[in-house]
Amino acid sequence: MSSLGNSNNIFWQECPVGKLERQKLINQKGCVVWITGLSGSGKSTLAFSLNRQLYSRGKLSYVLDGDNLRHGLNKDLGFSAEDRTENIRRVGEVAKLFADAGMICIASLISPYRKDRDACRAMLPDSNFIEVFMNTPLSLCESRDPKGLYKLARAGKIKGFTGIDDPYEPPLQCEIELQQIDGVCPTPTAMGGQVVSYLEEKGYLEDQ
Ligand SMILES: Nc1ncnc2c1ncn2[C@@H]1O[C@H](COP(=O)(O)OS(=O)(=O)O)[C@@H](OP(=O)(O)O)[C@H]1O
Ligand SMILES: Nc1ncnc2c1ncn2[C@@H]1O[C@H](COP(=O)(O)OP(=O)(O)O)[C@@H](O)[C@H]1O
Repeated sequence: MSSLGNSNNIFWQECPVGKLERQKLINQKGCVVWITGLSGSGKSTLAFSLNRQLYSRGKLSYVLDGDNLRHGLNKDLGFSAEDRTENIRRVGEVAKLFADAGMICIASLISPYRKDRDACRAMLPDSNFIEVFMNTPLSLCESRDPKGLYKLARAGKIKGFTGIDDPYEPPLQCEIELQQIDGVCPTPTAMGGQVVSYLEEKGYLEDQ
C-alpha cells in the first residue's frame, strides 16, 4: 500500500501477478543498489561496470543515473535543497518500481542529504536497499573534474556545488563503502566485482 498524497477517492489495485512470480520467471531477486558520493567520485563508472558484470552473468539490471534522469523525468529540477530532495524522492519511487518488477535497479546520484537517502531506504520492503558509498576524497574528485564543474564552482560560476559550497553528508551506516587502498583507487571492474560478491552472498542472484 502507498500513503496518499494530495488526491482523494483513490484505491490501491492489487495486481494478480506478484513480485515472487516475476522473480521466479527471471531467476533473481529485485533490489535497489543506491550509489552515493561526490561528483567525480566514480558513481556512473561503478554503475556501468556493475550493470555489465550482471549482464554477463545473465542477470537483469537497469541504471538510473542522476545526470541522465535530469534530461527527462527530472528536467524541471535544479540544485536547491528542495529540488535535490524531490529529485531523490522521485528516483526512489522509480527504483522501488524496478525492484518490484524483479530487477536489480542501480541508482547513481550524488544524493547528498542523509535524510533523503534514508527515506528511499524506508520505501523498500525487507531491507532490499543496498547503499554503496563512494568514499573518494574531494581532492581526487576535483583533480579528475571530467566535466570542468569543480573549476567553475571554485571560480564562483556555479553556486551551491556539492562539496564546495553545498554539503555532502556521508552515510553513517551503509552496506558497502568503496575507497582507495594505500592511495590507489581500485579499478572499476574490481569495484563492480565487490558489489556483485555482496549481491551473491545475500542471495539476490540465486534462482528464486
Ligand atoms: N550544483 C551542483 N552540484 C552538484 N552537481 C551538479 C551541480 N550542478 C550540476 N551538477 C551536475 O549534476 C549531476 C548531479 O545530479 P544528481 O541528480 O546526481 O544530483 S543530486 O543527487 O540531486 O544532488 C552531477 O553529475 P555527477 O558528476 O555525475 O555526480 C553534475 O554533473
Ligand atoms: N575506479 C576508478 N579508477 C580510476 N578512474 C576512475 C574510477 N572511477 C571513475 N574514474 C574516473 O573518474 C571520473 C569521474 O567518474 P564518474 O563515474 O563520471 O563519476 P561520477 O558519476 O561520480 O561523477 C571519470 O573520468 C572516470 O573515468
